[in-house]
Amino acid sequence: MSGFTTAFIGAGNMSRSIIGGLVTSGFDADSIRASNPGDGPFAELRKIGLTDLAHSNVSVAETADVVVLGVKPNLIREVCEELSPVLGANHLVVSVAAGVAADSIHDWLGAKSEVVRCMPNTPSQIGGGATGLFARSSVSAENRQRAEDIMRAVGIVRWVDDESLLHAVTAVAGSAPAYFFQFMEAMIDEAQRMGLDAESARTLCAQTCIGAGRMVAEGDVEASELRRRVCSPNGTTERAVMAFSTGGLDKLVSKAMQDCYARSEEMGRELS
Ligand SMILES: NC(=O)C1=CN([C@@H]2O[C@H](COP(=O)(O)OP(=O)(O)OC[C@H]3O[C@@H](n4cnc5c(N)ncnc54)[C@H](OP(=O)(O)O)[C@@H]3O)[C@@H](O)[C@H]2O)C=CC1
Ligand SMILES: O=C(O)[C@@H]1CCC=N1
Repeated sequence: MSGFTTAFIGAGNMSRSIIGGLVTSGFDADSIRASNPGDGPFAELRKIGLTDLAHSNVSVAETADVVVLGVKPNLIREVCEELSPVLGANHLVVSVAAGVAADSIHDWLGAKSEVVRCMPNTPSQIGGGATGLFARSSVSAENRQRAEDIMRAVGIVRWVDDESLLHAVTAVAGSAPAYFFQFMEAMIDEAQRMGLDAESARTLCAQTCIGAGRMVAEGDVEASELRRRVCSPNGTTERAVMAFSTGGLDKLVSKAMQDCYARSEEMGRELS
């Protein structure tokens, strides 16, 4: 139960991940609605109990307390201008769009509604999300809490008080599930080339990823020390880790994250 109603504008990957996480965490499916131009995503949403699904953005947004903008960044302006006549000071608008500045969203909405920007990630779908949140200074404590309630229901949250830090959140969390998926794809492929069947390769790799992630998240030992503890002198891990080091893994990770950050800034300049 949330005590407020939430409308998702655009029922794509990110919206469905958050909605799935909300329902699993106990939010009443009747308090959640969604709009989308095509029917495609509606079957999945109906399966988890949503009934208020529409093609009209205005119809789902106008009577909701919280409106989540879940469309692609290049459509945020168009959607804000469409919703502007029906949204007022009593609405909280939460944007998940990469790059698009909170002030621009506020202006496109007619400078009435309160705006929170967040950068979530798709593990929200299973309650494993990691979200950065930024509120414009005019956002009330109640609305900050509502935005946090939504995102906390699907994972962990961190507020940032400088909006530009959302570029860094994008590089380390929003986009980052894809880095781990890419790493896992390579590991699973190689394990099969080494002779393991596909199911074993996938399960062993995924469980190792979960276990390692939990050790960093739940313990008080730094990742570097945890890595050292796996590396026996002249043992197997040392060889593997040496291959990563000589191959320039640190620099590559740094370059990938810098490129991600730069693209987020660039989208902000293009779209805000
Ligand atoms: N995917 C991710 O991991 C993350 C995404 N984000 C942000 O989430 C937002 C959505 O991304 P993502 O979910 O990946 O994209 P998707 O393309 O999966 O979802 C966008 C959805 O919006 C719908 N849509 C298109 N036009 C409109 C419109 N005028 N009104 C309402 N809905 C519309 C699309 O429908 P149709 O397909 O029928 O056109 C689609 O279902 C982006 O702004 C992105 O920056 C943030 C963090 C992580
Ligand atoms: O790739 C993107 O632009 C979006 C934002 C963060 C994750 N996916």
